[in-house]
Amino acid sequence: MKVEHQLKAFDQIFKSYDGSQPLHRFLFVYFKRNKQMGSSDRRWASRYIYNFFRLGKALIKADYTLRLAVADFLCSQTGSLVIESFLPALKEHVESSVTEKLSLVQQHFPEFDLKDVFSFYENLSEAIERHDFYISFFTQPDLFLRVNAGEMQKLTGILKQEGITAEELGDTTLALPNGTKLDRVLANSKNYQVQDLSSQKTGTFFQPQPWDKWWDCCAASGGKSLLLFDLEPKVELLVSDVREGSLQNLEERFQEAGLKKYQKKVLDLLQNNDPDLHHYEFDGIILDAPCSGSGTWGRTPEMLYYFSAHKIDYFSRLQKSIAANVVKYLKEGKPLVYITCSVFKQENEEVVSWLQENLPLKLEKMEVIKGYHNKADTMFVARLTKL
Ligand SMILES: C[S@@+](CC[C@H](N)C(=O)[O-])C[C@H]1O[C@@H](n2cnc3c(N)ncnc32)[C@H](O)[C@@H]1O
Repeated sequence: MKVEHQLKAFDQIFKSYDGSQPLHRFLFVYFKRNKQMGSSDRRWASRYIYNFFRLGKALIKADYTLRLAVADFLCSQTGSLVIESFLPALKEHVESSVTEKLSLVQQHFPEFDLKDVFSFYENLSEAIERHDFYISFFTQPDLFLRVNAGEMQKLTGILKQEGITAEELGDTTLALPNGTKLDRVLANSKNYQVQDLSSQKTGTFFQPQPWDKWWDCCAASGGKSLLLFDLEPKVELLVSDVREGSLQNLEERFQEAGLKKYQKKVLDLLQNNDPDLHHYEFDGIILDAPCSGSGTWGRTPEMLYYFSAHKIDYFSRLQKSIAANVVKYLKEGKPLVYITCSVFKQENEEVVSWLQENLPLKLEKMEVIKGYHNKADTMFVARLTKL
């Protein structure tokens, strides 16, 4: 295959993608429509376009073929035609560590500024170590499983048989290479949930008691609810979301996990929900809020290129409005667990300050769960008690 051929395919994809939908969904449709592309063409085109976006806005003034080569060099451990053709001096270093490769790139291109990889750096939560966070974009995150108690050995045995390297992180978490085809390998999905490592860690903020009444008010397909049930199977749970479709997925997941006792409601938390909820009082509310998702952009690097900063304000306002609407259904002395998968202070610490200033809530603890050291997402979690 010639480099011109690969570049033409990359160019066509880049020019027809505008960031308005997730890249993986766009590529799925694009490849379906372009049947002339063989599997090797598709593999190379996917690798190039993903790596290209992992560079964010670094070297933005350079020729974009050169940017592609730099991105592919930084993000890959194997050579490619673009590296050979446009960075011949660096090609023998492709297997080096990201740190070594970065320093080579900076020697060759003094205008390369690492912070341009994540151009919204001024909005980052203070706790985030800038350098480590930026370079994490050059590595694809892992796929994480939360494994049911007592099932770890069986699961790792099956994975080993299939030749899949899985790293055990504690008693209930497995890290697998991204792209592992789980449905082919682990047919019985009852024994595990796909859930990012940092998302699993938010569970330590829940602390439910038996017979507590909890509300997962932005439940989507139920990731946090399943975690809550794992921690305390005797909670009485209400799940809600504005999207009915997500709650249907939740029903399927709950059914698979053997969970039958819970209530489900479609609720828009920007509206007055008293007609539905006036008699409810909860011992705990999980608010896994709609957010920029900036802590998960290692999985969707196209956002580094297409996200626009004005959306941060939009999310921050949405988060405050939703919190204000749910807190009235919380019992005094009980926790609101506020979660985002964002790295922006306007969606994290600043929302927590606003909640304390404007609502009867007091901060117990909060944490940025840093996934970038573990090939995982970065999340924020705060536990506030109602006064
Ligand atoms: C971060 S996701 C929740 C993820 C989920 N808790 C999990 O662990 O998989 C945020 C959810 O908030 C919901 N949402 C957004 N705006 C809402 C609103 N006005 N009222 C209720 N839910 C809303 C979205 O539909 C989305 O499912």
